[in-house]
Amino acid sequence: MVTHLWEWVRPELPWLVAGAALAVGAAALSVLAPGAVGRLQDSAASGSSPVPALVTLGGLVLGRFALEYGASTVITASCQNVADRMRMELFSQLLRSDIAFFDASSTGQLAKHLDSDVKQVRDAIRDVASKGVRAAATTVGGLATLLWLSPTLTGGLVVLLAPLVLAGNLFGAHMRRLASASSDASAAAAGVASESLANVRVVRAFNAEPAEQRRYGDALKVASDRSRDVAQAVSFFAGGATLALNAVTGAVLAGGSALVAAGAMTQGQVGTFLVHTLGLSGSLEAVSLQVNGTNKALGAATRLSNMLDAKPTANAPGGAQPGPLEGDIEWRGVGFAYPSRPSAKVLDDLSLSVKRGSTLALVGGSGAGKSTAGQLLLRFYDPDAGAVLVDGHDLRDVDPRWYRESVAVVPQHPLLFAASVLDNVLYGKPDATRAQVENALREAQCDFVFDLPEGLDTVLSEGGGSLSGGQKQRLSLARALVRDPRILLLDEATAALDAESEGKVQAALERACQARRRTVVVIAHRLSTVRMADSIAVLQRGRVVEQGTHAELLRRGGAYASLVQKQRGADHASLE
Ligand SMILES: Nc1ncnc2c1ncn2[C@@H]1O[C@H](COP(=O)(O)OP(=O)(O)OP(=O)(O)O)[C@@H](O)[C@H]1O
Repeated sequence: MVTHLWEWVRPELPWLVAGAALAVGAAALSVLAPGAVGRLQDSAASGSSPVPALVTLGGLVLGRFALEYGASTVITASCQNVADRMRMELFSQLLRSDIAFFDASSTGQLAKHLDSDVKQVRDAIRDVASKGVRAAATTVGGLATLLWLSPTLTGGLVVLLAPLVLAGNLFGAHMRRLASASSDASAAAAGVASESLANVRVVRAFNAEPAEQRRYGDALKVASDRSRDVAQAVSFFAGGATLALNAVTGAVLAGGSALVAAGAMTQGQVGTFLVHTLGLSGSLEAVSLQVNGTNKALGAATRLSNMLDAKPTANAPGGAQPGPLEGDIEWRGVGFAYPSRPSAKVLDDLSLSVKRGSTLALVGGSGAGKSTAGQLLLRFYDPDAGAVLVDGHDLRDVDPRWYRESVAVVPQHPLLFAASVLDNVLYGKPDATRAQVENALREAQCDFVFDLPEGLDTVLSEGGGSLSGGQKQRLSLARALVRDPRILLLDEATAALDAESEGKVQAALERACQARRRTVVVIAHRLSTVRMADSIAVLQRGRVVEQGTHAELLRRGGAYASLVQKQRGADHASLE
């Protein structure tokens, strides 16, 4: 953790030190100011000119303002740079993380780390460099001045202040607990609101508005109760602090008057002492707040460092780049369980191969492991036993970036970005020309885009919401085709579509499979989509139980034939 913290802070260190020096300068001036006030008082008492003391006081006040302004500007800018550096490093680390990492963490939590944990560390660095340094300097300077003015009065003050500081600290810890509960409760209420709004269609369809209002109302009530607890504690603290301050002022005045009467101090010195005393209680409180804030930030920094230390394995950069990919694929004795459920074996000695330029269909019941075999082909995970090979190379030995350059996937749920049609397709190959994009769109049967109001420049709404399911799917195919991949993985690409859209997408897929010598792996639920495949493999409990062409497998009358039978029955029943 310390290493990461040091790396984030190091480039800004000169600026932070400069800012802290300005803050110490401001603190020194604030320690000197009460002395000038005392001299002003003494000059009034002795009838001498107040001008020199006034000029000194004015200079000190203006100087302190300038130094504080400079310190705050320099430190805030440096801390923002530190936060930006942390966010960029964390974000790129997250993007490179293994897919298994995302199985184990919610994206909401990760976004929270990127936002609030980084903010906490940034604010702590800023506060330590400015307020912390200043408060420490003021405390030391203030105590030294008090001792110099009157060691007797200072001794009495320390005896009086010690229990007050202790009580303040204990109550401060209690207030921080309340504040953290209050921030959790308001985050929970915000979570309820954002979930309801994101799912507004389901809410509307199920007439669930009153239930959602109640849910939000309940969460809000908890949040406002917690926030009231905080407000009450703050008021109590403020009242208690005023009381304590009055007691200290009274004690200093009483002790000071006794010392003036005894001729040990002047009236002005007592005034100076009193101002320093008030400043000292403020800076002591600030120091204790800094210690607590820093502890919280160290917790956040540890969480962030742990994220950075989780090194990817299935996506680790480096490895061989053995010339252009040809597209021979083999799953050789593959055994695999998801890291989040290590006891559930999903693939069990899966052995299967596809020759370059041919089409393999993976079929089988739900949960048989078809998509998992595809995820291993994309090297989202590494197998626990056996190997996945391309052109005879174990995927673990090749550079994942080099490999993915030649692979494309059309997922079951097409994910489009809130960007133009052109940019959505260019996502597949950022350096493609407009003509290449148009070809890919035609190949994927996306002629509808040319009729959109602004053609390829039409901006889609988030998730491609303005298009039909089939249109989104074909656009997603165009994005894959623009790469001209050697290996194309179609993961249930037509599963979510109605018959008409499915027909269009299917036609586009068939063209895409036949065109060029491309290896295609089709994962399919609907068997109508796999008849044309060169080979069909039926998976059951993570292993191949049958393989052959559509006609061969039908003749055999085994698992495939019964799947076809079942689906015909289901289709028939749904038509009746
Ligand atoms: N990310 C994951 N973490 C843990 N288990 C998973 C994960 N993804 C899938 N599984 C489990 O692995 C098994 C195989 O899932 P897979 O998606 O490969 O099956 P499938 O044959 O594609 O099924 P379907 O046709 O229903 O999509 C299932 O039991 C599933 O619950």
